[in-house]
Parts: sequence; C-alpha cells; structure tokens
Amino acid sequence: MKKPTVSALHTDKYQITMMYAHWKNGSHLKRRAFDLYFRSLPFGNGYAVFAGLERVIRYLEELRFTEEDIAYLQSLGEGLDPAFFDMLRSFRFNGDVYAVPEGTIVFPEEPILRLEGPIMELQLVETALLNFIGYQTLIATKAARIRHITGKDVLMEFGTRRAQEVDAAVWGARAAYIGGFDATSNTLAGQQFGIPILGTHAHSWVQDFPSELDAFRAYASAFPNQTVLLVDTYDTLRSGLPHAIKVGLELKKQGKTLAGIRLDSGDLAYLSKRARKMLDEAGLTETRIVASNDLDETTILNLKSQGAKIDSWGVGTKLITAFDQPALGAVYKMVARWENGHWEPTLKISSNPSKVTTPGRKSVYRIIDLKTGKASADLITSVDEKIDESKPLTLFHPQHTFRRKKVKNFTAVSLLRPIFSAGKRVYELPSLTEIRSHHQSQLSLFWEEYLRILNPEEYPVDLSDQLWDTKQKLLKSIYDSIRQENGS
Ligand SMILES: Nc1ncnc2c1ncn2[C@@H]1O[C@H](COP(=O)(O)OP(=O)(O)OP(=O)(O)O)[C@@H](O)[C@H]1O
Ligand SMILES: O=P(O)(O)OC[C@H]1O[C@H](OP(=O)(O)OP(=O)(O)O)[C@H](O)[C@@H]1O
Ligand SMILES: O=C(O)c1cccnc1
Repeated sequence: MKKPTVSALHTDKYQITMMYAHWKNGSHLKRRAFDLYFRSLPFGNGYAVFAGLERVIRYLEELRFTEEDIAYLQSLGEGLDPAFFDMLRSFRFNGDVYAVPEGTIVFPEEPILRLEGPIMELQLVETALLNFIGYQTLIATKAARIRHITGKDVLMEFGTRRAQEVDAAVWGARAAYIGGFDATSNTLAGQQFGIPILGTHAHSWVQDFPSELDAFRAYASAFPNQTVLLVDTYDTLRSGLPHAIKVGLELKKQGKTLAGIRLDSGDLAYLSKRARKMLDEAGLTETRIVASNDLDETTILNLKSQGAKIDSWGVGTKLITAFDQPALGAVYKMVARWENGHWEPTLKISSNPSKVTTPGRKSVYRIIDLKTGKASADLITSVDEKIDESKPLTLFHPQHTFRRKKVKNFTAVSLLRPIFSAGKRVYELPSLTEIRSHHQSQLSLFWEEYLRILNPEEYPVDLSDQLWDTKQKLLKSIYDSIRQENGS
C-alpha cells in the first residue's frame, strides 16, 4: 500500500478518541454536516484569498491508516477493542465535499468548505483541513496585500530559510503565487508546482573571491544572460555599484545586458535612487534594481512614497511566516445532523454573540450588480433556497438587522462547487495558472474600497431570511428547553 503524503495520524488525539467512542456507541456512520470558515480577516485586510484546496483534495483521496499507524495506536495501551483497529484498516473517506475554488476572494462567516458524511470521517479530518487551509489562506492573503501596492513590479518569494519548516516553505510559495507573486526562490516548489523560480546570489559569493570585482566578473561569465549582482557586501555606493557598472559595461561590449543589481541593506529608497542615476549615467538603463531586506507591504509602500527606484522585490520572512498575524483562526463546526430521514440543523451557542454558529447546510452566493459588474454582497442561504434573480432582493446585516439594502438587476453566483461525492472526486483540479488568473478576475469584481490595505470598508456578508429565521427559532427552542429543565 502506498504511504499517504499526509498521515491519517496528522490529527488531534481527541478526533481519534471520538471516532472510537462513536464506533463503540454504534453512531460512527451517522451522517453529519460541517462548515469550515473563519471569523475575522487577517492583517486588517478587507478580504481573504482562499488557498489550500489542492492539499485538502490530495489528503482526502489518500487518507488511510497504515499498519504502522495502527501499530502505534495499539501501542498506546489504552485497552481499545481490537475490532476498532480492524475497522481502521479499511477506513476511507466517503463523504461529500463542497468548496470554493482556490484563488476565490472570501469573507468571514461564510462557509468556504462544507462537508457531509459519516461523523467518524468528518471528525478525523477536521484538524488537517484547518491546518492546510488556515496557513495557505493566510499566505495567499498576505501576498495579495503586497501585490496590491506593487502594481506590475516583479515580486519574488524568498522566505524558505525563515519558513516554519519544509511544508510551510513549499505550500507557502504556492499560496504566494496564487496571491499574485511572480516567482519563488524555492526550487522544490518550482519542481512540484511549476512555479517560475528566480534568484540572484548571496554575499558569500562575493566573500569567496579576492575582490568584489573578481566575484562579479566570475558570476557574469557563468550567467552572461541573467546576471544580477548583489552590491552591498562591502560598500554599496563606493564599491558594489562601481564594480557592477564596470561588469555591466563589459557585458555590453559583448552585446549582453547586466540584468540587475540587488540592494539588501541600508536606506533602500536613497540607495535605489542613487543606483538608478549611476546606472543610467553609465548607459545601463535596462539594468533593473532588485531590493530585499525584511520587506512587507508597509515598507514597500513607504519606499514607493519616498520615490524609491525599485523594479523587483524579494520578500521572505514577513510573507512566509505571516509575520503580523500568524494564525487565521479558521473553525470547523457541525451544522446539521441526518436524523429520521431528514437534515436537522444544529448550532453551538457562545456567550460571544458573534461566535454563535449558523445552523443548517448552506450555500453561498455572490450578488453581482449587472450594471456595474461589481459584487454588492455575499448571501448565505439554506441549500434548498432558490434566489429569484427577476425580483429585487433585500439584504440585511445579520447582527444589525436594521441595516438593509435592496438590490435589483443582479446575478447570484454560487461559490461552493462539488469536490467529492461519496468519497469520489468530482472536481477537476485547475492548473496553478488557472487558479492565479481566477484570483485576478475575482479582484476585478470588487470596488477599490474593499481592496485597499488600510482601513478597508467592510464587505457585506448577509444571511437569507430563511436562514436567519431558522437560527432564531433554534436559539429560542434551545433556550426554552434549558429554562424548562431549570424550572425558570
Ligand atoms: N527608506 C526606507 N524607509 C523605510 N524603511 C526602510 C528604508 N530603507 C530600508 N528600510 C527597511 O528598514 C529595515 C532596515 O533594517 P536593518 O537596520 O536591520 O537593516 P540594515 O542594517 O540596513 O541591513 P542588515 O540586513 O545588513 O542588518 C528593513 O526592514 C528595510 O526594509
Ligand atoms: O529579509 P527577508 O524578507 O526575509 O528576505 C530574505 C533574506 O534572506 C537573505 O538574507 P540572509 O539570510 O543572507 O540574511 P540577512 O538578514 O543577514 O540578509 C536575503 O539577503 C534577504 O535579506
Ligand atoms: O536569490 C536571492 O537573491 C535570494 C534567495 C533567497 C533569500 N534571499 C535571497
């Protein structure tokens, strides 16, 4: 048996404990529905970019317990019934999955995945799904913020050395590419996903030669058509740039172009302006300026406002570690139980009203104004509801219900697509290029006030009347029965 890329044991112990208890109880095959969503937007951004689905699909397709996994669980000596382990030997994912495609712009509270299937299976996968989607969505969103302020500049993901281990580096590079980066320095990500790989050279290259000029000449002779020289090893303006220009002119004599120089320390605005002037005065107008050094969207925006002459940005640590918000806080909540031949909505109450879950199996629609082509709101409905596009639609804020707006002349685009049906994949995986362009076309659906990186407007995500009523009725019936039990 082929070993799954991600082990079935990549889960929290309590999932396996619940699987066992359900199995003992005879309830492990009962059909349930769960929603996966997040409660608030990362980085103060106005939207998130969904990523992680490909990893989820591969995981669910390969999911099984190997003999080693079973031996490990048995070795815990918890006295579990041996027949449970026999059942695990034939364990497969048999559920239905609906998800938004990767690259889609998504908002808090809306289900980005809905799973339906035997409770035992849906419990097991919770942890891994949150793990994949939380991280990749964060990185894609951070990348989109950086892309938003860099226009057509070249963006290179440089974070592998600072990432939280291998998977984060590789899947993070992919997420950054979905969010709008052009390339990664990670060769494995290039091989695995076909992401363009780019890079320059390190300070050690320069240090390894008797002089900086020797180092630059040797590098240029190895890569005459793609030489980018790192100019800050000793002194950017007095040594690095003059040497790079000398080598650039030597390349020019051979009919070649010095592709670029890289600045990696000091005042990047000042140094890039000086570098541009020196390069231009030497006639090296086509030589691009690359910058790196602890960059993020804020630094880059500042550098741009100072008139920095930077064409290409290498961004590492702050992107790949989601430095300013290291967790998305996605959640996975049970929303319905199949009982007596029908789906019964269920919810979880919290003392924090915004954490009360919305019951039932749901669809998510993006309401697009046909006149402007822009998104007006997202509407969450019950799966059995139909939206009548020929009639005006009244939308209201689910918490501040007095906030209402009427939309006419719209189309309602369903966001969730069928991914698995009874454990079989029914979704054709798009190529990474298709995912990236899907993300770009998603951006064009939104007004700039939702896309700006500082204090964006809150995009409306509303509940249908039917769903809102179901939630209120269920809340009331739960409170009524608690009161009855307590005799109050
Ligand atoms: N003109 C500028 N305006 C705002 N921030 C800048 C400007 N120039 C550089 N920065 C940023 O300031 C920080 C400088 O960090 P730091 O002082 O640690 O680096 P350094 O001393 O220049 O280089 P090294 O990496 O060698 O330590 C980096 O995040 C860099 O991107
Ligand atoms: O700054 P980041 O956004 O993380 O980008 C990656 C950094 O990695 C390299 O630094 P290196 O490992 O040589 O260390 P340094 O910090 O001393 O430059 C490179 O020169 C960048 O500065
Ligand atoms: O290619 C580069 O310049 C590079 C790659 C990774 C990290 N820092 C720089």
